[in-house]
Parts: sequence; C-alpha cells; structure tokens
Amino acid sequence: MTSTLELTAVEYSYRRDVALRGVSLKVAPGEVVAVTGASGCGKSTLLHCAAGILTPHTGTVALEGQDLAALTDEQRSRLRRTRIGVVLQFGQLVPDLPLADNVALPLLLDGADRLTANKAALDWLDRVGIADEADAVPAELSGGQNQRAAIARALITDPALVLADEPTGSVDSQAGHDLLRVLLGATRDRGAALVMVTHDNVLAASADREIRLRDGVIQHEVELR
Ligand SMILES: Nc1ncnc2c1ncn2[C@@H]1O[C@H](COP(=O)(O)OP(=O)(O)OP(=O)(O)O)[C@@H](O)[C@H]1O
Repeated sequence: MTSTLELTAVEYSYRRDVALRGVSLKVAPGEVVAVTGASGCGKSTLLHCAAGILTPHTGTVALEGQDLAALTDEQRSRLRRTRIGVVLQFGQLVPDLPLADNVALPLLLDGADRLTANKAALDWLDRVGIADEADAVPAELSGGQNQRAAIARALITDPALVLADEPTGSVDSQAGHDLLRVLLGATRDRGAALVMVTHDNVLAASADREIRLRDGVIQHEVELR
C-alpha cells in the first residue's frame, strides 16, 4: 500500500541550527500520528517539510507516492492546496473575511464556483459546531471557535493528509479537548491521515502512534493502537 506521507532520511538546517538530522517516517492512509518532544527538537520543521513549505537539504518527502521535489512549483502548490490540509496553533484565518468565506477559500482558489464553495463551507461549519458564526469575522470569536473554522478550512478539500501544529495550543484544556474531538472526528470520518505536533500528553495518547523527536532525530516510536 502506498503511504500517504513518506519522509526518507530528511535533513534540514537553518542558518545556525541543524533542525533535522535524518528523519524517516511513513504514515499510512487514515493513520493518526502524534509528533512529540522537547521545545526546539525539530517538530515544526518536520511538519513544514511534510507540508512542502520547507525543502529538505537532503532526503525526500513523498505525498501519496509523489516526490515533492520532482514537481514544479505550480504542481507542488496545487498538490498542497488539494491533498494537504494544515491547521496551525493560531488558526491563521484571514482577519477581514467572515468565517464562511475563510472556510470556502481553498475551494475558490481551486476553481470551484461560489455557490458550491459557500454551501460546502456552511456544511463544514455545521460539522465543526459553529454554523451560527458563519457571518462573524475571526476577531469577534474565541480562539476555540477560530480553531474550529481552521479545521473546517483544512478539511474542505477532502485532503489525504492533515498536518496540525499545536492545534489546541492557543485554548484552555476543556476547549482543547473539544477541539481534539472535532479534529480527530473530522479526519477519521474522511479517512484522512493526520500528523499532529503536540506538547500535550493527552493529545498524543489519542493518536495511533507517537513519534518522539530529540535533537532532530526520532528518539523512539510507540504504537498506541
Ligand atoms: N526560522 C528559523 N530560523 C532559524 N532557526 C530556526 C527557525 N525555526 C526553528 N529554528 C531552530 O531549529 C531548531 C528546531 O526548531 P523547531 O521549531 O522545528 O522545533 P520544535 O520542536 O517545533 O520547537 P517548539 O516546540 O518550541 O515549537 C531549533 O533549534 C530552532 O531554534
């Protein structure tokens, strides 16, 4: 079976810091993987390499068998737009746009007509429990509501892979627990694979597998299911 995500011997350095020193990782379709480890061990860099935002200096990243480095910039952006959904710590919604437009954006960028995109956005807002907030802009809502919209926006294109960087990091523990339920429910429901970076042991325990990084290498892996 082709892995949804496959990293092979990935190395990445910033100007001064070596962030990843040869990380290999396969994520199966529908699998939920938690990436944990102390601050600065390379978790976000790993996620950014997986998303095609950073290009590894050595090693390869393949999405559904397709080596990202073998694509043109345009092909890579299209693949990222359609096959990968990203949820970051602070949602990263467009501040001036109502939630419904924020969530519809990936479909509109991919050429969907406005009516179809709006309908799908409203369905997704309903699914993540914030249908009543469709017309509000991000500043009018709580961190948890914004994160729900970010989850809806990440899932609306039916991606094969969802990448989440501290998705519950900006909200309190009860809201974080609810958000995790929404994120896991939505990804499992769609059969997408999920790779989430987290400091939170409760979050990590909900995954199928935990990958612990230390100083840019995988220190150990634990099968949880
Ligand atoms: N934009 C950057 N420029 C320079 N160095 C960076 C940059 N981003 C990360 N680093 C360095 O790379 C290493 C790995 O950082 P990374 O953010 O991937 O770790 P992390 O495990 O996600 O940390 P945290 O849990 O604190 O977010 C660290 O030494 C960090 O200082």
